[in-house]
Amino acid sequence: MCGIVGIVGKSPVNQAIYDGLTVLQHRGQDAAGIVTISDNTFRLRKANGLVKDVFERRHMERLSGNIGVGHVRYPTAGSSSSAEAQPFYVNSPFGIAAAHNGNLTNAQELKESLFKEARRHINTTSDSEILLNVFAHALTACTAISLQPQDIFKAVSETHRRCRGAYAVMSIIIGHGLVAFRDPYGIRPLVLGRREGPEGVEYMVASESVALDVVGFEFMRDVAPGEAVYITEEGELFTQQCADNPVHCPCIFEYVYFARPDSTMDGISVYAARVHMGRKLGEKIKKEWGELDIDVVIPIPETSCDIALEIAGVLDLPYRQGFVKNRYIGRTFIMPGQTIRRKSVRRKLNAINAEFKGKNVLLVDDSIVRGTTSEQIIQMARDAGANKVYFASAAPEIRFPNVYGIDMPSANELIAHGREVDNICEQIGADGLIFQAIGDLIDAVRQENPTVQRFETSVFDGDYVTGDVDQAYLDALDEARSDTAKASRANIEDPNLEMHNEEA
Ligand SMILES: O=P(O)(O)OC[C@H]1O[C@H](OP(=O)(O)OP(=O)(O)O)[C@H](O)[C@@H]1O
Ligand SMILES: NC(=O)CC[C@H](N)C(=O)O
Ligand SMILES: [Mg+2]
Repeated sequence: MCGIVGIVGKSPVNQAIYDGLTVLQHRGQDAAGIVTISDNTFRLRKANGLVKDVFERRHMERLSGNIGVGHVRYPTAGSSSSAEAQPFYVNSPFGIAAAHNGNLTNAQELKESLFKEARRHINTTSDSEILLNVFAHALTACTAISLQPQDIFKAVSETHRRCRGAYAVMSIIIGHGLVAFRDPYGIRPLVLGRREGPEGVEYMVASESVALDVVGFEFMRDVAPGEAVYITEEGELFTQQCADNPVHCPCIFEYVYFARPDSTMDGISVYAARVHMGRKLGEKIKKEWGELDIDVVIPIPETSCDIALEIAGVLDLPYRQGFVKNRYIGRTFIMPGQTIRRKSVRRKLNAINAEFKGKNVLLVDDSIVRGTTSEQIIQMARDAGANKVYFASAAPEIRFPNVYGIDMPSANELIAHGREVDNICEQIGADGLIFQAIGDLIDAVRQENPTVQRFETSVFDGDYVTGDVDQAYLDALDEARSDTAKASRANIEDPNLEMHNEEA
């Protein structure tokens, strides 16, 4: 997942974009970037690392201008090179920079057609550079010296016609303004906010509402699936539905794991959705494990805390924070390789022995993906003196790769792939294991917004909403992006010359 932020303000936006990115850091820890427009020129700083490390004072001073876009990256395509950090830039037409959250499923085909039809060269292996070029090429259809809102909306429609997969996009065009749009399924989130200042109205678009909150913008609404928002440099807002057949299918994993609990996306409070997940799972545990001798419910920090508290309530058991999280270690699941993920769990979480000694504990996590966390944490609970260790997952078994912006490219790396519950339980070393039922997960999330007809649930059921993902695609993805493939490539790949950037 990645996080994106864009602002059209009446005064410099660099600090506000930076602040917005810091609260979207949980969506991507690999790289960060900001681009602004000042004196009809792009100012860009992007590099690998966390927001606090990428932007030094000297960079911030140079990111001048009242309009800009920022990005935090969690790679799902291409490489982890700093040359693939975002935003990307193309010089024609007008000069466009863009940031993308999501993943294209027809990137290769687009790359070839861009070359054949438009002689456009893609210099990296990033799907986001391709997406930007598709949009830029679509804009060239308008030959006027200045674009009208309708020209921009036409280009977004054309982008929708060509691109498959998931994309929430934010771009700024020199001499024009900011254009944000969401794929016709609305797989990735995008919210719009406004702020009334002494010099007029300012607008902000972001992946999650928490970014609006911290920067002091008021939430207006979600950008609709397929819709485009155009805010001119002068601050005039235009919006239009640009997809022929938008179908709202937000990614359910945003609510399980990715998004911050204090965000509301697509009319759904992430916190409330997690509480409902806890209630549903608590009821399932009560029904199926009624006779079980559990003494205490313990969350695996951080994402599962709200879920575990609700489960404890349903089961009428004490809730204890038996693990302490090292706040200086980031999220482990979105780290780039299995070795670093494995090491980080132990560095990140430590047990309080008194909460485990001689007790039968129920550990709760939001999800079990590769099993990296659960396997180690169960051992830690035993080492801390637990008698029996039961485990509950607020998401169902994850058995299928993700192709829409979550880096789960290989079914073979998923612990639930080809395994039933008993077998997974054995693998992670638990005395009992229970998963949320898919129907209960959907009900828990939909409870907050019953108008959502369908969620993107492919990691649980293998049903890919865009309809273009077949076994051959998944095999190619596995071959290109599995942990083994990434590790072997790391030894032979030269780092890109990073033509975008000044010296560090
Ligand atoms: O089965 P796995 O492959 O280990 O993946 C699942 C785990 O990874 C995530 O935690 P993470 O540490 O990323 O973030 P958190 O602190 O927000 O829970 C998630 O919350 C689970 O704990
Ligand atoms: N997680 C994402 O949204 C990734 C965006 C894009 N596919 C990249 O790899 O940079
Ligand atoms: Mg976790």
